[in-house]
Amino acid sequence: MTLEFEPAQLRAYFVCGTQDVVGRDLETVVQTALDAGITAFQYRDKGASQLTAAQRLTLGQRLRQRCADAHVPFIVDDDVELALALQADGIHVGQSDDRVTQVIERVAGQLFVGLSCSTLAEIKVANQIDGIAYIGSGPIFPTNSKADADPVVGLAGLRELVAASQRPIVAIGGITVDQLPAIAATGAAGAAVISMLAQSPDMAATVKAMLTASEAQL
Ligand SMILES: Cc1ncc(COP(=O)(O)OP(=O)(O)O)c(N)n1
Ligand SMILES: Cc1ncsc1CCOP(=O)(O)O
Ligand SMILES: [Mg+2]
Repeated sequence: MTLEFEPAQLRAYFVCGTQDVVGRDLETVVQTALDAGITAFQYRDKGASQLTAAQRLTLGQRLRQRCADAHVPFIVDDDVELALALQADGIHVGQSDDRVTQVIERVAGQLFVGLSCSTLAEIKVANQIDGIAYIGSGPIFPTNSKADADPVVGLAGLRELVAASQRPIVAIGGITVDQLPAIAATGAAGAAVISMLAQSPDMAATVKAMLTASEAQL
């Protein structure tokens, strides 16, 4: 049984893959984040990841189970067939991945769909597409975690995207704890982060800061 999408799931959204925690055990990192209270986890294993497809599936099965046990949505990045094989709760695709209308049709009734939008034009197109649960907008700030990131949109750009979007927006890209209140003030439903949590010395405190900042959005 998969979880239905709810905007509150966007409040403390952890995105991670083995490439983001080199020399560490991703399963342990994710469990620590779940124990700290993250509201969503996205399995984004790509780029410098050294996993074979079989290893990515096996690890995904273990991460999926940990998220299910914590009643936290398990979202897969990019790979629709992996998401279906893992019985994920959601799939996240970008503008250069499989066409979102085809993804929505492929996963209909099984997974919710998130889409990356970093311009008003992309938001306006997304507003016309039924079946998109949320928008990931970014990068808000410069990021070291995505080599092919779009140009930075900044807080003013985020505010414009939120005002134009008919779906809840989660901010992503170069986010640090000190910027969480300003991100919430734009009307974004929450923050999606890699480094801020993967490299946090105190995940419980970092997740608490994410939840506190996004409280006003409830
Ligand atoms: C929550 C969230 N927002 C944006 C992205 C970026 O997706 P995409 O543009 O497809 O880039 P990759 O992550 O695939 O490199 C995301 N993954 N999650
Ligand atoms: C996946 C993604 N999409 C836009 S920026 C980004 C990377 C976010 O990583 P970090 O939080 O470490 O900047
Ligand atoms: Mg993608």
